Amino acid sequence: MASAATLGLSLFRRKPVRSMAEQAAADAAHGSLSRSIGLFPLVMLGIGATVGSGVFVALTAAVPVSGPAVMLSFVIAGITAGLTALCYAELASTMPVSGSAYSYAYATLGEFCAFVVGACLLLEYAVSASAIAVGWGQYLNELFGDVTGWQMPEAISQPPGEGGVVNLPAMALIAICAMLLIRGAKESTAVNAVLVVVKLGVLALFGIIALTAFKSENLIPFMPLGWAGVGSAASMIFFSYIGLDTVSTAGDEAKDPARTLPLAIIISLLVVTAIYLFVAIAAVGAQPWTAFSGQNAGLAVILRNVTGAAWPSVLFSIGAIVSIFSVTLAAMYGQTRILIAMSRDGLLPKVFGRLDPVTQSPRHNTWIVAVFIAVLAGVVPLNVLVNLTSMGTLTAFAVVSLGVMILRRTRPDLKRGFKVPLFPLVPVASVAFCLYLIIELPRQTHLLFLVWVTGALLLYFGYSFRNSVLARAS
Ligand SMILES: NC(=[NH2+])NCCC[C@H](N)C(=O)O
Repeated sequence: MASAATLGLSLFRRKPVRSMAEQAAADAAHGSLSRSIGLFPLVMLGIGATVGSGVFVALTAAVPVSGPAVMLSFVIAGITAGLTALCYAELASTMPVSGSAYSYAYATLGEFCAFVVGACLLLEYAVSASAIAVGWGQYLNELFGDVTGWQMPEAISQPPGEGGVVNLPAMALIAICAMLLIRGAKESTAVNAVLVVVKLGVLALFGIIALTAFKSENLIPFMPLGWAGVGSAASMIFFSYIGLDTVSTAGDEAKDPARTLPLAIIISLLVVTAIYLFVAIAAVGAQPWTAFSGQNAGLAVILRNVTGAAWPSVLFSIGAIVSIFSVTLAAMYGQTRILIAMSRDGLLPKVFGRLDPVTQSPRHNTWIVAVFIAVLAGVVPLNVLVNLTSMGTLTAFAVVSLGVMILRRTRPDLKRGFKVPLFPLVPVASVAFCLYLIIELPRQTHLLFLVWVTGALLLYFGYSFRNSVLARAS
């Protein structure tokens, strides 16, 4: 029987940073990856991973809470995303391994925290994939309605509690993505660039058309529910900024990473914030803030109301459907890779790490993930999914920011391709902004998160603690 003291020590067992690099090298199998990705594709990667259904659905959900001051909420959420992404970049440039925040936590805070972070990443990737799919379904339904005049019945397009039984379009999208992933589909840089142009194009189109109906009266009162409203709206909008950290996952393939990584993160953040603010200003100027509540596929509805014609909304919905698709795919892909990393460390059953001998894709893992995501997308309301995603992501990001500070103290000797500027101000501010948005999330989200983490702890003590590769090695 392990005594309390040894149990305590084992919880904090850390994976040595050097062995991480070694494992990454072994994983890469072809020696080190070539440093070939330049600034422009990195920026495209950041924008492509970040602009998903968030802005298409979160804006209309946030305005009833904040009023026209939703613009300030966008700025707060954007600053949070930017600070955390910089912290991510430092750890990624120090530990070029797969597994993201989970692996960083394993090296800095120990196994127990790493496992909890892994549970948070399941919210950031798997649950976000469900959320994106639900948002995608709304625009698909809107498009159907505009083109055929026939709206899918709520019973099969809405979850229970929102007038439906199951959300089939969202589940269908997930099934398609799972099949593509199992066949080993990976988005190319060229396809991504095209999708980014489509996304930014339709959002700009929205802004320009909505601006023609701009009435300054609609901006008054600017902050009907005060700063409290602005804060909670920021926590709802944060979802639409998740994904900037994806840039740092290309850390070991970037040309001159010390310069290009931070630049790519900052440029993607500025582009994304600019387009979101443009959309937000145009939307709140086009109709009174009280008109936003309960609008599904809100931006398409605004376009239809503003122009009185169907074609702008049709064009917009097509653009959204085509371009959001890939964000679901990318989130599912990320999820399977994190589970592989956890399974290789012995913290999850081996089935997650098993690769198909022919395609080299993690077939079982992908199906398990897909079923989980599809069930959530089918029966859980969108706002619950969005808020849970943000809760998990903000927690993981806060840990990453702490990790930056810890690793600077414990391993000052490590070579860092990129260091956050103004240390320790940036990581401290990053933690503070994350905590602020976490507090602003609804009570229900906090409770669900607690349930989730409790489940993770049961799994950890029931299985992972004993099966950990590190534990068995010692
Ligand atoms: N890595 C991820 N979890 N990506 C999900 C990104 C969600 C994206 N920001 C959106 O607006 O839909």
